Amino acid sequence: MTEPATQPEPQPEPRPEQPLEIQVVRLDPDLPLPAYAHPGDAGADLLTTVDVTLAPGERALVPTGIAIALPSGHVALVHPRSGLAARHGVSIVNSPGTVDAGYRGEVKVLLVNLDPAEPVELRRGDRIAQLVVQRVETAAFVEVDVLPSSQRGTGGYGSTGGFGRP
Ligand SMILES: O=c1ccn([C@H]2C[C@H](O)[C@@H](COP(=O)(O)OP(=O)(O)OP(=O)(O)O)O2)c(=O)[nH]1
Ligand SMILES: [Mg+2]
Repeated sequence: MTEPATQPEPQPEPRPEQPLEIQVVRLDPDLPLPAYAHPGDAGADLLTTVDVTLAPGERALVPTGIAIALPSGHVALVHPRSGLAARHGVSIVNSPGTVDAGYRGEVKVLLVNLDPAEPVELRRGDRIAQLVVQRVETAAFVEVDVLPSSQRGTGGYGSTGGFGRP
């Protein structure tokens, strides 16, 4: 497979909107704040404050050294990093993790090593996950007897077929 062609970026893109300010306490002042690797990235990288080695199949709740106060109406989702997943089989057990707006504790990442054979060694300061901040609705759950009909109806779990091969 060839890589899709890209054009060189003329200049750093400004983020289109004013960024949302999120208050952060650094519980580990020697490590930097979460940061976006590129302008426009969705996820800001989270670091581990500790060295951790994960054996094949092992999981660990890894501290990131930050506590945040999200504005109400927002959520921060802890997503895996695709590079760690592709190279080392490292993912997140509860992917994506949910950081509630009212949570004031340390943000942690429940990493798992899905590689069948190789342990993975993570070092303090390594980028282990990425935080995606989103607006979120609060639902009011209203009980009814009958739901409005829809084209999909109750079909799910492969009701439209498998891979779509001829
Ligand atoms: O990847 C994660 C997931 C959660 N949390 C923190 C923030 C979140 O607000 C809190 C609770 O998470 P969640 O609601 O997913 O866990 P729970 O098992 O439902 O715990 P609780 O009963 O505390 O809500 O734990 C993290 O730091 N990282
Ligand atoms: Mg919960």
